[in-house]
Amino acid sequence: MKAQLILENGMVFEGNAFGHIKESVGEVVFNTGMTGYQEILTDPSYYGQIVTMTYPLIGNYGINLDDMESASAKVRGFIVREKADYPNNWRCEMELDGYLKQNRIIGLEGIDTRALTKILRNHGTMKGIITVRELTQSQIQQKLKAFHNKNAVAEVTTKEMYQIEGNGKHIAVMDFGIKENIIRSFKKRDCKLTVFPADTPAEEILKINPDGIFLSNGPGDPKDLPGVISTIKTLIGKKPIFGICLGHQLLALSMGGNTEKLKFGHRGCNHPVKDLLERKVYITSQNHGYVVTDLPEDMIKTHINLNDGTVEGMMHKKLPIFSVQFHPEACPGPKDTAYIFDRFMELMEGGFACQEITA
Ligand SMILES: NC(=O)CC[C@H](N)C(=O)O
Repeated sequence: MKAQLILENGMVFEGNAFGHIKESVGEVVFNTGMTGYQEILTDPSYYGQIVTMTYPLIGNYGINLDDMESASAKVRGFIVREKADYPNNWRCEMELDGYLKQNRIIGLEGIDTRALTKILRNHGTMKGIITVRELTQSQIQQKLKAFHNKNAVAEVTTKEMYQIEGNGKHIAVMDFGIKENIIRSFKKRDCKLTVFPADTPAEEILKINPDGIFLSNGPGDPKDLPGVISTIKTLIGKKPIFGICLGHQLLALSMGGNTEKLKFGHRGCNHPVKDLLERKVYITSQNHGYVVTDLPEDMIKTHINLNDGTVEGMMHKKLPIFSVQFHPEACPGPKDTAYIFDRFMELMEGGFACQEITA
């Protein structure tokens, strides 16, 4: 079935619909990963976004049920140059088309994704509509205007608090749309986790007397979460804190720093990041549209992005608090950045952070 992508700037791309056929409005972003489409589809940080893949052939190793980042697909729509119809891999359990159908997500294939990506790079991220109908200009304008993503975290956070058993450190997790691989990374280190909904007050989190607090990744603009920002403010100084991506941005805002929207974001699995403490460069996975622009006064920069020099990590000068913008739980091939989780383990023991700063 023929379908169109209509961009906010008036440009139209024509291709074919696949997956679940329905109209969808979202923020159109691109991801440069050659693989990892299953993780992208299920990463809750993409909630409200239509993702286009720059790699031309997507779906060739199918979908397996072990590598999900959450229980369902979270993207608003998925755009590919060419979808593989005959996936072949020993772990393949489903094909992309069937998975999108099951998750009621529309796919669009057969458009020039390179041209689309260039437009997004030059113009910046834009809203868009995938539709199989002919829409009038006023319908298009009205649909684009009505779309926003301000309640994204409320949509993807856990509805109820839950626990995961472990014999090691007890971590209170503030869930803003946590990726399963972060939970797996903590489990691997034998941590006990208590996972809280995003709007849990600070007192309730402190009541369990955790060894540390983790601020998760999640969708949307961190500035849309003033309640969470004030909760984090209350938590500062009481326990060791570690944040990833949205958690990092919220931490910066709660300590007096600032965030801004990037023109077209960082989404892919080969973003070079320099750890300024270790003086090493890592290849990292990333998925973010916002970035910390002003560091809080008490924080130092620990990581920078070597493509554009933006902040990729920060650490408190005295307190056991640190965060990263990239995704240390992801393994786009190498697992090199898993050391960030070990850093949090050391920090909860009163190690790493403070020593390093005073040295
Ligand atoms: N992966 C994330 O946590 C993304 C954080 C935030 N929603 C952003 O786009 O910048």
